[in-house]
Amino acid sequence: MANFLDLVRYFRSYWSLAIFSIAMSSLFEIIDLVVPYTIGQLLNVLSNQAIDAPLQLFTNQIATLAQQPPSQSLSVAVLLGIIFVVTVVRAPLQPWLSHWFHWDIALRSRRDHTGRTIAKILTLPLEFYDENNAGRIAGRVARGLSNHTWTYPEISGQMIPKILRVVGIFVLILVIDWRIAILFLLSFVVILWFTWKTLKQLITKEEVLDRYEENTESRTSEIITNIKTVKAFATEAKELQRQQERLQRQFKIVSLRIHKGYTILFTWQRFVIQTSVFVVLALTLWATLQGQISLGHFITTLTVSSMAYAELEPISGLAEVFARRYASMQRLHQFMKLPVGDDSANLADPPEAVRHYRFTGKVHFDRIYFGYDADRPVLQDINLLIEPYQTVALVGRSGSGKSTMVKLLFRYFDPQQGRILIDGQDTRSLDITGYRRRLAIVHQEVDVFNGTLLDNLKYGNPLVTFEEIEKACQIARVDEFIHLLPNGYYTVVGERGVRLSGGQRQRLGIARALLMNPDVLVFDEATSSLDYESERSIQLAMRSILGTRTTIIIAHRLSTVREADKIVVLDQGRILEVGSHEQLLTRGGIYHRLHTLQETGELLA
Ligand SMILES: Nc1ncnc2c1ncn2[C@@H]1O[C@H](COP(=O)(O)OP(=O)(O)OP(=O)(O)O)[C@@H](O)[C@H]1O
Repeated sequence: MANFLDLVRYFRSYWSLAIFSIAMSSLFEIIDLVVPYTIGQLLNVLSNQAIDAPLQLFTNQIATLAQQPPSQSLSVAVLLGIIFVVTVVRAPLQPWLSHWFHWDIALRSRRDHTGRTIAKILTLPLEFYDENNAGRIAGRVARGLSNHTWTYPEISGQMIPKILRVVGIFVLILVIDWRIAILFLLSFVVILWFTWKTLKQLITKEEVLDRYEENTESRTSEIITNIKTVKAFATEAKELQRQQERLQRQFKIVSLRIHKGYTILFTWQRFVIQTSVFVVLALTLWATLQGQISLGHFITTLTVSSMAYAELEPISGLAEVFARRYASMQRLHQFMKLPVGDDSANLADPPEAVRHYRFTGKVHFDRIYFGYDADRPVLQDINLLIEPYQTVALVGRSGSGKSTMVKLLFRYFDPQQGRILIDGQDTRSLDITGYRRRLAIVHQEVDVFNGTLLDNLKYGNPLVTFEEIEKACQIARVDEFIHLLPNGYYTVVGERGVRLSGGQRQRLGIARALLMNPDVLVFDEATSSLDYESERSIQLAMRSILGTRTTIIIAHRLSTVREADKIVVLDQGRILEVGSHEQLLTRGGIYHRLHTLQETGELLA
């Protein structure tokens, strides 16, 4: 659980600058008190009463320096001079010595921490993304970062200096009359204690609200991602209604619990403040009438205590804003404390630090047991040896564990029992980045990044030559549609560019994988989006790469796996049959049955 110290540590890289700027802001706030004090002394001068001893000493020194006798007009000039220095002279200095640094620190910290959140996103385990969608994560990170940014200048530039100013006022009143000072202190303690107590309760409610907001954002993001399904099923009204119910629930928390809490807090604060102001007025008046304090001190006490009480409202306003943001800031810290995945790449290392491997491509799944939840096995007793340059096809019913085997090979997850060896080395002992660079995969859904077709082709390997790109594009039949694109290789595809069809995306994915020149190449339903003709042409083209490296093909359509050296039939997480197409057909087992079903045009269940 993140705590208040985490919030402070967020700015720790700039602590010396922070202390300096907070000290400057506080100094400026306290210097302000010189004005009412000096005006009180001016009143004393004008009404022929004595001014305070230190000030009298100072005026006398000025008189000696100016070689003039002490006089009323000299005292007025000295007091005016003091007011000039603390108001006019300090005015242009204040923004540069305080305000500028507060924002500078806030913005620098935002830059640093945004980088850290991106690093976190890149290193979290895949399971995290199974449970949290993009909207939820992006919302949490963005709210946490921007709330830190806005809060810092308010706390360092306003709240702390204002609190110190109130302390300064207390000291000033204490010097004038200790009884008034005690009353002043008591009223402040009551107000601050009550504010603190209420805000603590409100922070808990804000946390609940923050969680509700994340849920709403998460659903909105899902609606955007799945908009085609929403429209196709005509569920727009239902989605809207569901979101409105969520918004209503949020509103109830905000309005009935949080907003009401703040209003009760302000009611109390106002009442205590007004009562205190009145009592201070009565007490000060009484002390003046009794001749215990001068007219100047009467004015000073009244002015500075009103200044202090006037500060209470902005201070509690800032505390309220802080409380409202606290929950989201805490949630960002919780996010940052999530453990990185075992498979996370080392982002801090320079590229040269990545180990370079070269494998023959001998892959051994050695007695693997695995389940996403430990009590629900997905793969059991998987023993499979893939020789270098072999082509192995994984087939089996949907959910039989084919993709999971590949996920283990890529070390997105580690098996609970057993190990995966590549060229005899346990994959867990290898540098994850260097190891993965020797593998390549074409997924069922090929991700296309916003950029040109060329950028997307070079995504995994920016150093490839144009000739290599052209060759890969020929093999993957990307060349067949490039000339249809307005700017060929330089056409912007993805988010803001030309849309690619499912088949075109898959061909791009195949070419991109080939350009990695991997030792093990995996096709996960890679030709599923292609029409029969395109699929056939890719199969023919791929013949030229089969045998040049270890290739694993996951396929539902058995027509795509005929040419594999070895076909592995999985069922409910276990390997049932292994052999070539002909061997398995003659065996008359499950493969034979699946094959017959497909030959007769029936879908694989
Ligand atoms: N991230 C996950 N978390 C929990 N369970 C999962 C996860 N991914 C897959 N599963 C479960 O693991 C089992 C095997 O899934 P897998 O994707 O490996 O099957 P598959 O044979 O590749 O299926 P398909 O041919 O439909 O892609 C399924 O029961 C599935 O529900």
